[in-house]
Amino acid sequence: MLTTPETLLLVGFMGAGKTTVGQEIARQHQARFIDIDSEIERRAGQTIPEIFATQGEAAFRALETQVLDDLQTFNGIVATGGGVIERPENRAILKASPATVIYLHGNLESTINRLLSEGQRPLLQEKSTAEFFQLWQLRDPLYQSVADFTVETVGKTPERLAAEIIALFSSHEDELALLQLRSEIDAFDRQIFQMIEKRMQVVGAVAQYKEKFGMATVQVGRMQNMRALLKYDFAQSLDITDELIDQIMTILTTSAINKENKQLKR
Ligand SMILES: Nc1ncnc2c1ncn2[C@@H]1O[C@H](COP(=O)(O)OP(=O)(O)OP(=O)(O)O)[C@@H](O)[C@H]1O
Ligand SMILES: O=C(O)C1=C[C@@H](O)[C@@H](O)[C@H](O)C1
Ligand SMILES: [Mg+2]
Repeated sequence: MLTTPETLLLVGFMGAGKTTVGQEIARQHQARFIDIDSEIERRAGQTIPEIFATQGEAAFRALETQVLDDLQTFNGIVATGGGVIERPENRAILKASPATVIYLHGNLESTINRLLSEGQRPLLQEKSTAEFFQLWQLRDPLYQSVADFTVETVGKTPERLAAEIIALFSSHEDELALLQLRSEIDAFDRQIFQMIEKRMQVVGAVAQYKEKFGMATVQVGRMQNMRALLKYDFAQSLDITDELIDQIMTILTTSAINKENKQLKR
């Protein structure tokens, strides 16, 4: 059994949800919470963008190492900053730490969307998308290297993620690997349903087109063609069989036809 650690440290890329999920774990688990970025701001008496602008990134990183080191014995949940992983001395602290380190893993698309709506991260403002992607690729293996567990975040709410992380601590050792794999599967399932939702939005636009040009809802040739193309593309796959394509396409096209008929009152 993994016992509840005195210190739980969340690592991950900026915007992965370390602060949000950390606060939620603390709420659900009735634990204390501290955010390294906020602690740096408190000690410096400046916001992070102000520290970057007036003292430079190197000064910010030095403060970050100091706070990280001080919090190794904090009794509760610690949210780190996204860049904590870059300094080798920070990685050494994290590896040697008695804390349990959890990597909140996401994808670049959802992260950028979240951060753009916030606009608070100096590095997002100064880097191009390509540079940001490079930073992502550089950091991902580094987070992995210090983490005791990786939790997939894409498509999951902070409440759900907090519950998943808390559940890790009431599990037996041999269940943990399974929980980690299930976390990945759950994230994929959510991505699949998010894609289906987007697909349905496009179906709605297709229905408008069909109405404008007086077309029938069901276009048999198009439906056959969609399946044939998918079967051709996945011909080498052992998992995506023709039968699976038929089953899934039947569900997708039936739901689409129902939506179009409802929308067009047919
Ligand atoms: N699981 C989630 N689903 C949807 N939105 C989320 C999720 N987690 C966080 N967010 C939103 O994404 C934004 C960034 O989250 P947060 O500040 O917690 O990230 P962070 O990992 O602490 O980033 P940083 O490294 O920059 O401190 C916030 O607006 C937050 O509300
Ligand atoms: O990813 C980063 O390098 C950063 C993430 C934030 O948490 C802040 O620590 C700061 O904006 C730098
Ligand atoms: Mg944060």
